[in-house]
Amino acid sequence: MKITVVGAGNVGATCANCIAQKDLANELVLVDIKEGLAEGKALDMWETSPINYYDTRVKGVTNDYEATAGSEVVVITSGIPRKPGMSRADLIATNAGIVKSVTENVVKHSPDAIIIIVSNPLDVMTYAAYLTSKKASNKVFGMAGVLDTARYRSFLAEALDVSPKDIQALLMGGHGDTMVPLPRYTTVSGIPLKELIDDDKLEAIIERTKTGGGELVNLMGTSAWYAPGAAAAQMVEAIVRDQKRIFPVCAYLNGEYGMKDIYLGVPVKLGRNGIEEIIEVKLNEEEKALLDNSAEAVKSVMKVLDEMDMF
Ligand SMILES: NC(=O)c1ccc[n+]([C@@H]2O[C@H](COP(=O)([O-])OP(=O)(O)OC[C@H]3O[C@@H](n4cnc5c(N)ncnc54)[C@H](O)[C@@H]3O)[C@@H](O)[C@H]2O)c1
Ligand SMILES: O=C(O)C[C@H](O)C(=O)O
Repeated sequence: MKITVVGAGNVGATCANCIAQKDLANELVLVDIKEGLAEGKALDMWETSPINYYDTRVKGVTNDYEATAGSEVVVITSGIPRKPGMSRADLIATNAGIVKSVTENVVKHSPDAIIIIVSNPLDVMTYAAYLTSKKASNKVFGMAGVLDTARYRSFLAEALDVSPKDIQALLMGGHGDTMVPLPRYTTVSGIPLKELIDDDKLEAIIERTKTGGGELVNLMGTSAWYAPGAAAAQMVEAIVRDQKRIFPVCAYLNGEYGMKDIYLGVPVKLGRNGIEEIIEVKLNEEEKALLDNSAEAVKSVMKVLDEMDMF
């Protein structure tokens, strides 16, 4: 098993470190355009192997895609992060070109790889990678829902004073402030959430989840990396271990949820073949309206991508 992570910045390095600590690969290649960065971080990571007890050989390279050849899973995190005052959509002008050129290099050297996009604006960058790669859509998808549900679950655990392990939740839609946490599909060890929390508290948690990325950007001056890196690594684990995990993933819709030709967060089964199934849960009128609204927000960013005329 060979895995590549492109982008050795905050998210890419954290993701690679999680993959190594889970011992998911024989070989893990970290790539960055910045001379020496990936080499340095990979070496530093490999020096933790005797402490963290893993065998995954971590190697870093500067823009050398031959070193990534034959990767089975590739995570793309390259691209600029936002600063306070910016929206994720503001990153499109820079990140579309980065995602396009990186995807071309990845596909050239690892034509069979499953590709997970992390770069923002997530739903549209995933669409850009899909168009560039010309691969089947079950092999090209994006990471957002695992992160967004983790935020939602962690806030709920804190509010209820229970273990985050016991919170199961679903969240759908685009990776932006219109995302749709779904309390009706949230339980605490099987107990419907609404039996345990009052409406005001829940509403505040939903709003905090929707702007969870921005909360961290305002605190740190750049965007988050621990939870995003861990979330992408959890998706890699589901694939390489063929776990058939059910995760919210940014997936290509071809009629599911009444939508076509759009990447949007929906629950899927993730295994060795990538997205093995898109699960269509029943949504009530209010939930479907929120999902449609989120899809409209993604479409408005897709329009910007269209106007760039690069794909
Ligand atoms: N999907 C999500 O939930 C999620 C979560 C967090 C961050 N992100 C996004 O992930 C991206 C990375 O965030 P970060 O905090 O790691 O940023 P960062 O600046 O720390 O790292 C980005 C890295 O990409 C590298 N890079 C730029 N162009 C490249 C290229 N052509 N080839 C290879 N490497 C290249 C840079 O040198 C840098 O090291 C951002 O777009 C951010 O918005 C998405
Ligand atoms: O908020 C961001 O810009 C980064 C990422 O999408 C996140 O949700 O942490």
